[in-house]
Amino acid sequence: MQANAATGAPVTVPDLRERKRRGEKIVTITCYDASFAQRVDEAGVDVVLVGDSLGMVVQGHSSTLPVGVDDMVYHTRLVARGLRRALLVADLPFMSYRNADVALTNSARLLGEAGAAMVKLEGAGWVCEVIDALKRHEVPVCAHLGLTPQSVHAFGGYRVQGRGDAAAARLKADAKAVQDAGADLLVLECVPATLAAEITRELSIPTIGIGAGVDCDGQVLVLYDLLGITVGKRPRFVKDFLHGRGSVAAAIAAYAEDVRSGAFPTSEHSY
Ligand SMILES: Nc1nc(=O)c2c([nH]1)NC[C@@H]1CN(c3ccc(C(=O)N[C@@H](CCC(=O)O)C(=O)O)cc3)CN21
Ligand SMILES: CC(C)C(=O)C(=O)O
Ligand SMILES: [Mg+2]
Repeated sequence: MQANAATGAPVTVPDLRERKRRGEKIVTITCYDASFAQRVDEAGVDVVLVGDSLGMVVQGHSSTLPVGVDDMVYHTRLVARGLRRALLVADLPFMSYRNADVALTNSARLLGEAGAAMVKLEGAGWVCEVIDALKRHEVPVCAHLGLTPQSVHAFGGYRVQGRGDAAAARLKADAKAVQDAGADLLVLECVPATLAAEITRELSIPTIGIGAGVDCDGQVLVLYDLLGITVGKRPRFVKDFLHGRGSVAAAIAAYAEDVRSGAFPTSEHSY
């Protein structure tokens, strides 16, 4: 049994560490509005992420870069109204954490005005100083490494990261650095499954994978992808959980169950 699943008590940051220790998977879904938030919460999903992916799936942009802090505050408020139990995480959008002061100002809005319990930001290196500043001001932080979509222009496209010995070693060092800086959680996106498994083993904080194999401590998918309405080319890690099922609620429940049992992702959804 998952902690709090029976009682309906809210999921906390310490609960997530406890899940890792017990080997219980952390089920995460992105969400952008109150109605879906209610369905996701009722399915017993642990973490709800208001992702800057909303720039693509809600706003129709071709990257996450046009998303602003006002957009994130707005959607986070909508989602917060639909949740009772899940932990609410909000992405800090492109350039909104370019230094510690700006990150503190924008995180204050996401936690104070919008109701998030944690912020997420992409990268390591200089980002570690920002993580440290947020932590010193009691803001829980989720780090995000691997394919960090805000770096799409620097990467030259949405490509798997951490392939090859040098890149793998860099990613491992980055993962340790964000943990040491104070991150509470780490999203690993589009990295080889073997590398994500090693990082997961070496870190004390939980890892949440998307295209990072089944051995992460949890999984995340974009809500619209698991409902089968991906626009354009479908990335390898996406599975349509609505296919063959009669309702949105059933699709979300099936995703949660398959993450908890380790049935999702398979090697077919991994790199
Ligand atoms: N609907 C949606 N789902 C997402 O997961 C998502 C978004 N939008 N928008 C923001 C980012 C962008 N993401 C992406 C987008 C494309 C690939 C992709 O096409 N990956 C290739 C990898 C090819 C390779 O390097 O081998 C793939 O075929 O899976 C991956 C992640 C993840 N995020
Ligand atoms: C895919 C997840 C990890 C994300 O950052 C987003 O939805 O913006
Ligand atoms: Mg994001």
